[in-house]
Amino acid sequence: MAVDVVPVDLGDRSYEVRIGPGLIDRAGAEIAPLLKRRRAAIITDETVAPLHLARLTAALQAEGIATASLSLPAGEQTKGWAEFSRAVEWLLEQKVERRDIVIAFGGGVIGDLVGFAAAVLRRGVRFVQIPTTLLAQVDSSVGGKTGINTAQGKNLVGAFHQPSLVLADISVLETLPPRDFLAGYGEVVKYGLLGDAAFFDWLEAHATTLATDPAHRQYAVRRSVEMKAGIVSRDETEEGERALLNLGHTFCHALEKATGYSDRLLHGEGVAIGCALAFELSQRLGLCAQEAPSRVRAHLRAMGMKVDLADIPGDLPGAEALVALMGQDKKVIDGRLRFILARGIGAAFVAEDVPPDRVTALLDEALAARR
Ligand SMILES: O=C(O)C(=O)C[C@@H](O)[C@H](O)[C@H](O)COP(=O)(O)O
Repeated sequence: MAVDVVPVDLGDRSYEVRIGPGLIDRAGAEIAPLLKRRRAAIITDETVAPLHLARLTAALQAEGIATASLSLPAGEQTKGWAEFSRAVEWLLEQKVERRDIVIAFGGGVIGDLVGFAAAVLRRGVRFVQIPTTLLAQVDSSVGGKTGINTAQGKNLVGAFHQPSLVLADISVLETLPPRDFLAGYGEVVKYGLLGDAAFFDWLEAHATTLATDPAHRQYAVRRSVEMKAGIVSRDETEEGERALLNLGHTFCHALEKATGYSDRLLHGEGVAIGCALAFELSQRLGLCAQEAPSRVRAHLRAMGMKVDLADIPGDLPGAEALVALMGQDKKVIDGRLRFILARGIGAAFVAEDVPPDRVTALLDEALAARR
């Protein structure tokens, strides 16, 4: 299969997202033209390292690129101050200079954390994203949002720092555990729901073959990246349209905080639940017909995904506490919550004045279904 190339147009910070099979084994040749000296510092995690790190280092070394690597623990809890500081200190120990390249080799946690480390190291070094999960390939590796979680909430400290290149090797998705694949699928569906009804139709017709058909998988990744690249090129720092990429995330971030960034809820699972809630809220506010939330829920269920708060194991706080957690959302203006709602499938918009009591009522009902 040929490699798809999706440009992210940002003037002198433009870059390409290359999508196709076998890109890790060709990483040396892909990255070499970016290098000012033949060195690369790789940061990965303890799940990815035993599976793929030897292949990546061999591919780089075959082009005469010297490598050093650091493996951090896998999981969302890594995305905090402690491992961030460890990554930055390690990069300094490796004497990574401004003209060098850092490689973020892993899923969304590694991409966000390493991107942020690259953003602040010596006030900014270049980095390459080599995303190894579906979620990272279709979403977090593209667009330059980097950062970490803090005690106050998700992604609250970070920087916009664009990668110099993204290599999405779709072959690695073959070894992705089914739960992680489905979590990533939450972000794929998001693109259809927010702005491309025809893509959602296509997913309804083809999503069950994504796990088995590499051509379908590559198309789903490419279409998602095309949508994200277009939005980011028009609105890099989320002054307007980029907020649409946050569909489902206001609910998701509150739920992730409430579940302690633990295995109880993966980010992409929270996005899927959040999208279902956003469509339900849209219908209740009279913005879209019942058919839209029904289709969203039916499709997510057909894929075997979490859809309801009842699908999250363990205790959850009450509706008011969840709405309070949303107060740290970056879309809040003057203390007022803004949500991404929809007038139908593929027709999302930023809603400024959502009455908090309508959100509380929706969550109350969703929580009651757990009892
Ligand atoms: O790239 C964006 O813009 C997004 O909002 C994509 C999201 O899917 C992603 O999870 C992002 O990191 C969330 O951003 P945040 O600003 O709400 O923390």
